Amino acid sequence: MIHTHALTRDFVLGRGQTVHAVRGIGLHVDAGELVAVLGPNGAGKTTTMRMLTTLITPTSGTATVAGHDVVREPGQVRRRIGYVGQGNGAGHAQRVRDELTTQGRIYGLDRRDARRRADELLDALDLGDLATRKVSDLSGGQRRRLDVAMGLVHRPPLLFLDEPSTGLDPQNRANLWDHVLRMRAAADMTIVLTTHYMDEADSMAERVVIVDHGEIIADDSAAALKAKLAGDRIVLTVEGADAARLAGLLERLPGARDVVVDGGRVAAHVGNGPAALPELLRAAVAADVRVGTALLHQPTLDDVFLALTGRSLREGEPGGAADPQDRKVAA
Ligand SMILES: Nc1ncnc2c1ncn2[C@@H]1O[C@H](COP(=O)(O)OP(=O)(O)OP(=O)(O)O)[C@@H](O)[C@H]1O
Repeated sequence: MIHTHALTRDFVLGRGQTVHAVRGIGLHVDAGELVAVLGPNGAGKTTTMRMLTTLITPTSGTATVAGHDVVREPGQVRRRIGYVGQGNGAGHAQRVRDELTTQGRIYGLDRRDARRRADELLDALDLGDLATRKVSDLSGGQRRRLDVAMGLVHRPPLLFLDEPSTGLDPQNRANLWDHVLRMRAAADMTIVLTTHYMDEADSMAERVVIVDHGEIIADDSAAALKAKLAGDRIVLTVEGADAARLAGLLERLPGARDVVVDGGRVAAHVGNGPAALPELLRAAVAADVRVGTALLHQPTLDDVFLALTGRSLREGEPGGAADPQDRKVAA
């Protein structure tokens, strides 16, 4: 459904400055996949999506989307994709049903089909009661659902969502996802989304593509990324003299590595935390080692990003997301 090769986009800022926003991305998405593109501010997620949706042209490299080249056949690509950008696409003064009907007309439906499609989408996205409301009177969550409906009017097999849930509260985020996943199942759609929310990428997407400084630095299922790059970690406290013995027991667990003893605190990475922890506690009881507390830390995608880059994906934290400015170089 999507194939890119060495896809690159530079922005020339003047005064001899160029931003290398996307640096040679190779991305392959099969039909039916739900892929989340995750990365810090300025990583190049939106620029990549804007190239794939034909809104901007690549500086170099190639991209085929839904079977058509984004530069040579942008019209063919547009017919086959839906795009929900970061800003709200709907006009403020329009009424909700009219806005959807107009969108259908723009995509070539006759008046009757456009109305029918608008009603289908109002129903599917729970907007039926709001059909005659002005777009400007909708709440943030309702607006976002309307944006998604607008992107789906022409039944695209491939939907791009650029930060669909940014700014929504947790309940509205969950509600939006509920609708998107239902629409996906009903229409067998391929979905590519960008997000800042690690938990969202983790729970919704079957595949997570991590982008940093305009490059793909990891591409796999969230579970595989966490297992490969971060791993479960067990932390225990114990009576001081028993720490070395407990460390010895920890070392025998499957996949145990990085065993660290610090006073009465013993920590290690293990292969399968939920199975390893009870096994360790049983071994400790058998060896008469008195464990005070036991903690199992299962990694998040932030731990994966930290392992890959030495930085946190969370914004505003010390050592947090990269400053996008650091990619500016003299031309
Ligand atoms: N039109 C533009 N002109 C100049 N620089 C741009 C332009 N669009 C994007 N950039 C720069 O390209 C880099 C990548 O931006 P992009 O919007 O793709 O990042 P992003 O990963 O989507 O970030 P965010 O999560 O903040 O939306 C940034 O340094 C940004 O400032």
